[in-house]
Amino acid sequence: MTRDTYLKRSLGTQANRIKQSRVLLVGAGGIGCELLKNLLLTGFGEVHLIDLDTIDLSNLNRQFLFRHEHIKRSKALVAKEAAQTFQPSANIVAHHANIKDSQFNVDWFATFDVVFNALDNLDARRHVNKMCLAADVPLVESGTTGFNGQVQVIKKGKTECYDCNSKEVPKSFPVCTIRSTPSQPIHCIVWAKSYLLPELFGTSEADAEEFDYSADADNAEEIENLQKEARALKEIRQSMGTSEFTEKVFEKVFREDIERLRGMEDMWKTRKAPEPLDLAQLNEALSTAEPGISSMDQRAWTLSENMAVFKDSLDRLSTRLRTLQESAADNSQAVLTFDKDDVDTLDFVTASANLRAKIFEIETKSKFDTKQMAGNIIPAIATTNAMTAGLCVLMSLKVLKDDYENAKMVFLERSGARAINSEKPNPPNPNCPVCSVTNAKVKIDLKRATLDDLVGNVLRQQLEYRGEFSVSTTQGTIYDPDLDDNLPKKLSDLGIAESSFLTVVDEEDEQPRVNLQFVVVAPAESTWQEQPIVLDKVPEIPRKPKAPTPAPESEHVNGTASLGKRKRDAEEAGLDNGDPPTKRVANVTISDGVDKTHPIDLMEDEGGAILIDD
Ligand SMILES: Nc1ncnc2c1ncn2[C@@H]1O[C@H](COP(=O)(O)OP(=O)(O)OP(=O)(O)O)[C@@H](O)[C@H]1O
Ligand SMILES: [Zn+2]
Repeated sequence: MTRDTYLKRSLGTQANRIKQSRVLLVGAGGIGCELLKNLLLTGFGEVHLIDLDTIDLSNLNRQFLFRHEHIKRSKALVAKEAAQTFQPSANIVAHHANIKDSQFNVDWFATFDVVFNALDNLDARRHVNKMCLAADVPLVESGTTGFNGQVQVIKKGKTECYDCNSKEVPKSFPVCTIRSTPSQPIHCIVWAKSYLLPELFGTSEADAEEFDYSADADNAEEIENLQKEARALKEIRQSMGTSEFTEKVFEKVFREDIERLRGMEDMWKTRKAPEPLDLAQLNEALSTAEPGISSMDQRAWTLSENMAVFKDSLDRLSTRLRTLQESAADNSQAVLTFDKDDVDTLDFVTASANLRAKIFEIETKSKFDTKQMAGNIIPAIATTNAMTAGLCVLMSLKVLKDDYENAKMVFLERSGARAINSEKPNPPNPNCPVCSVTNAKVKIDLKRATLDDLVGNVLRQQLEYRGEFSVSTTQGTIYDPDLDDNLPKKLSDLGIAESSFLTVVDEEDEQPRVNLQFVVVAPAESTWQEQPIVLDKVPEIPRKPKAPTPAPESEHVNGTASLGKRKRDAEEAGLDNGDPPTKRVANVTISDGVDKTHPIDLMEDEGGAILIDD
């Protein structure tokens, strides 16, 4: 019996197709490592793997292809090396690069049978979604947070895309909560990380995205005061490197600012007023702090221990910033930013947040907890990643059979009646700005082509746009009826390059055409003699539907399943769910140490066996 005997039995006639497939895996992190292993063990013959990052100590607990000696090496290259040892015959191609690089253009995407996303950020996911739609390649999108996981198949024209629904934006806090009236540990942590640290060692608070001024619009006086505080702190920054620096910072943020706040009596009618800290008293108690306290990250530190770490980390950061400033050509570029894996910034944020928490009588947090909270980390769980990666492969088998009806959205969760829930894929949202568009490829000679070539020759003449329309890039609008100054400019001067997207919006009131999305192909050394802009082929651009048809109701909101209605019964178990009739081909008993009295039924439909019902 060979290693893949059972594999061949379960995959049936699909095994060959899988072996000949060429797939792309984007991300070699938590899901990516599991998925690479699964793809190879399922027999996928050619896997291209891309990741921009290097291996970090904190990856090792779940990214099982990596070992301690691989730290700082490329994730993609090490993953390839490790996986190749257990599947030497597979063709694995690794790229240590960003998937957004222009070399990975739409033609390159189009060479794959399936693309798998195993990413950790919205921006890269959106990019791959767009590229796969433009190249008309199916995408298996996946993600996990803690115990929750999700897998979704995306195919142009058949299912909804990643951008058919709006995505939740990261949580922000009103600035007054953070700066004046904190009531939870997270408020103190955000204050230390997004205000105090950047104000002392980085760029100004105006750039900190965790502050939201909009909710405080009525509070102009308080905002003005806060801005004054920030200016005062900038002055203190000048004394960095002198013996008074620590004292000045402490006195400013833990005494003076708090005394000023206490003075605003209206604020404390319904809340307990904050109590400033006393520097002299704390300095006296310093000797009671245990040495090496910073490495004790599991318990909340005492007040004097926080003071000790505050002083020490402030010194470490000051020294680092000064060294950086000395070697940087431009002083403004020498900044220190928060990184949960940078022990100096984490110590500083933990200690400062806890000192502030004492002032407001808020619970203090351990360094370990602070790291999770400040890094917006929900712990990654290896089992969730493994299950999700397994489901990705099962869905890709449907994709290879062109069976999009059954390429379901799958949700993993811990609470609720079932760990795995699924629902039929939703059709594309007709109003989606990303997928309900006509895609077309346009070849541009960037040395010559002007916006007028595009607007006049291609859009008006060739594609017969008669009325009003606009043209935009991901950076903004470059042409509309009131913005024609750009017409003589070269497209390259308007930021257009290889793999740029250009969106043409028909602004007519009466039955406008759907948006037209061009993806740019721009050979670096162009030698062609024809027009500077050439359409790959003339696209057919349908008119928009009259009234938007609402997308069918989904039981899932933001990826969380509502389980109320879901009861598992024989029908749902796949035996009579409208699937094409299945043909039983084998009644196999697995003999290797498995209970012989319970044979496993394998069922095969036309394209291959189905081992697990979905
Ligand atoms: N634009 C991109 N191009 C290529 N790879 C990317 C891109 N954006 C993110 N990635 C990769 O996707 C992977 C996502 O994996 P995962 O969610 O496990 O994150 P991680 O960085 O390994 O772990 P953690 O964030 O928990 O420390 C990472 O390895 C990351 O480098
Ligand atoms: Zn869409």
